[in-house]
Amino acid sequence: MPFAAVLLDLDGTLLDTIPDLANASNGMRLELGLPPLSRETIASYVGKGTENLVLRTLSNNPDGSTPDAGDVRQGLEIFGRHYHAVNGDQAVLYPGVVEGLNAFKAAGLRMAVVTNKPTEFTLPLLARSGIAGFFEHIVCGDTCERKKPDPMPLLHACELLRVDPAQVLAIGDSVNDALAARAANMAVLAVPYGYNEGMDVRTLEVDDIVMSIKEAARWALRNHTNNEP
Ligand SMILES: O=C(O)COP(=O)(O)O
Repeated sequence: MPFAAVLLDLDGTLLDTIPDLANASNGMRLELGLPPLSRETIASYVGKGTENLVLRTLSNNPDGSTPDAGDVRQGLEIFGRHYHAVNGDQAVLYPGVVEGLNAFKAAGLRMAVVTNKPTEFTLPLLARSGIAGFFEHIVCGDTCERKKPDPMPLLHACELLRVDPAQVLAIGDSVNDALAARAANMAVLAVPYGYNEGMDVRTLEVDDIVMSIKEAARWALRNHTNNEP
């Protein structure tokens, strides 16, 4: 069956957001008297939403104490203030993103973003990135009751686009994208340059690993043609 739509993850797939996320996380840590963490460590905490990022960032502390709900609430407030101040400053599109999105568009495939990032950070970031116009819908971490790896946000995007999940290609960088797509019965591709919580993408259960969104578009069109009756 030909693909009708593509659902793209944001952080680690379309945009490298780690410099800004690291600045905001370390800004929060500084205010709380904690030493800064490396970008690599912070990157391994990205993918399951901002609350999880803050929880894991606060859990990495010299006395090994576990933050309670109040600590996380306070951390989220401080992190949010810092992230709003820098969101998009150093974020860059990965090579091949614009070419890939243009190729999908030229082939008549419809596109939506499905991210675990909250709406308040996603919309201004996409607006600054210059690629917002490619997407008919943006499903964020707080749009549905559950986030990826639950299939709910991907299925919600299908409802908004009025497409059958069997005709959808999901593209992401992490286990959250792979598990969500499989549970939604979608084809899924992984890119190897993102975060995947510090794990190798070759461990993911996906249809293929592609080096860029441009290559993902080539893969989709090849499979599109192969599947024509
Ligand atoms: O955890 C995040 O905030 C990033 O989420 P994403 O990889 O689904 O875009």
